[in-house]
Amino acid sequence: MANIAQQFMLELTAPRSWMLLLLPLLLLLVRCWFRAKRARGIRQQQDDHLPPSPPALPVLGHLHLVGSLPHVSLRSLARKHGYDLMLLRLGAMPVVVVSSPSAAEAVLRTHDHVLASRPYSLVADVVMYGISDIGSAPYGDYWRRARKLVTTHLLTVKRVQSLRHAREEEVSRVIAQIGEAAGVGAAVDVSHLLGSFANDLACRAVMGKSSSRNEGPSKLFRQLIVDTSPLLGGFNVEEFFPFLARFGVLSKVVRAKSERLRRRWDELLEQLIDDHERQYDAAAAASDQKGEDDDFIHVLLSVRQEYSLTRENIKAILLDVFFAGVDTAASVLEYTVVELMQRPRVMRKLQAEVRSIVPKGQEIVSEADLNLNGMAYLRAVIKESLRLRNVTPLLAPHLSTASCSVDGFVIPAGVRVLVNAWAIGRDARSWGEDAEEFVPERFLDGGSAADVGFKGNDFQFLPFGSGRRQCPGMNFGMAAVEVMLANLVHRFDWEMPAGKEAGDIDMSEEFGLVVHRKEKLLLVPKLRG
Ligand code: HEM
Repeated sequence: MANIAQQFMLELTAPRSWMLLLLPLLLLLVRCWFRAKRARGIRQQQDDHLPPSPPALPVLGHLHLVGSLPHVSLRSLARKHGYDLMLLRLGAMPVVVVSSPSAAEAVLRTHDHVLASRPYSLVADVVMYGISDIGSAPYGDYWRRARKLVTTHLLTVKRVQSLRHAREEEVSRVIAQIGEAAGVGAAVDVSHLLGSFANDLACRAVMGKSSSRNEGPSKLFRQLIVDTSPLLGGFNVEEFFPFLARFGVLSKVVRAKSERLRRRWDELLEQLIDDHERQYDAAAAASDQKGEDDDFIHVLLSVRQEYSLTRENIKAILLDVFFAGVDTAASVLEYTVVELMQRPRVMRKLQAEVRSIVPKGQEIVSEADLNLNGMAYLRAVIKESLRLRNVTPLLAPHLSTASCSVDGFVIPAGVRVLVNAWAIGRDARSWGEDAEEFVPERFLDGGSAADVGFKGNDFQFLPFGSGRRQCPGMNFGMAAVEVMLANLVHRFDWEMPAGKEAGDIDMSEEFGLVVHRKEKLLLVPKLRG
């Protein structure tokens, strides 16, 4: 026995035995190494085709690089690394950021069909009746139906024109208020006036003159928009860090807040729809004609069967008018006024154009006045404002539903895509050395951007987006902005409050569904001499 053990030990210590034992181990190691190498190769190959990423931190990814004004920090990041298309990881959430016209064209035109969805939002799920509004609905049958409805019945050129008298009446109300302040030399809160104007106009379009004449619902709508927008435009931390969702604490808080808001919206909308239903039934009994100047609730009731709309769908579509159409128009107007205050030359030139078309003694500039005359400078001023002060700087987030290739890189399915339209609109590569200056002349005949329009065909200028998800309210919004701006500069000269210079106007802004200035704009109107 001892001999056998001795023999065994001898065999083990002999070099030949070691080789015999080590060989399978070595073979195993070599096989593992080859496998790991092949896996690394495949991963590397896939990574090579993903858009490039700046250096990231563990867990946070690039979250710490996105500040309170994401459009500004994302532009700095893209410029610093020279990435027109970049992949960021916000916590665990992959986001592709687009910062050039060619990449924007690939996203919004070439691959529009796979990049036209929206990411899920808990707040929209609750407030927008199970995401049955148009703005946040995922790409699919419901969205297609609802979108077709608004583009063929609610926001058509014809219907926008039919709201002309409503716009002129609302403008007259604002001008009368400013006139009173001018009479006593008082300053007016321009931000408040423009916000109320856009809101009252949306109320007129949605519920008609008789319901909106009563100030109650208008005020309630305004307050509700103010209360809901931060939640709708905000981020849910659990989306960045899915492990937090396991505890569900944050989503419970967000859900509870959203439900409280939804109850308030619901009460208001239910009452309006009930009133309209009664009127609608009475009108339908008398005649079955649909008028071009019907309000939106009437129109929705009249097509509800054709489009298989539930009552919840109707309420969600109405909410879109408020969330997408009020603060956008108000913020565009306010930024335009600020730019004009800071550039007296442009203000004087605009006033001269508007004043030249309106007969002396006529107090209000009508839309007919604007349409009869080209108003080239008015339109150039508004375009320049949409370019330099894009109020929806990252459009609305798009979501890829399949992988596609942009600029030679792969955007995988299920990734959020943000188009930095603000950065693209200020890029010297497209706009020249004065890209950061407010120069409306660039849009006039003979100017460097004379042929550039905002309808989604020029990818260096995307204030309303482009493609399937492009803003369907463009005509509605532009009509309101044009007539209000023309009237503001026609009737009044504007001055800063005593002791202030136009250069003192605080340009700090707040990011959300719509970007807006933080401080209210106080100006002193003077009746034109
Ligand atoms: C000057 C004012 C306006 C601006 C600058 C503006 C801008 C935009 C932008 C950038 C988008 C997102 C496009 C995208 O995701 O690619 C959008 C979407 C939308 N806008 Fe506007 N908008 C304005 C006025 C309006 C008005 C007045 C309405 C309705 C009355 C409206 C209704 C909508 C809707 C429903 C969507 C969602 C479209 C969809 O997801 O299919 N907008 N808008």
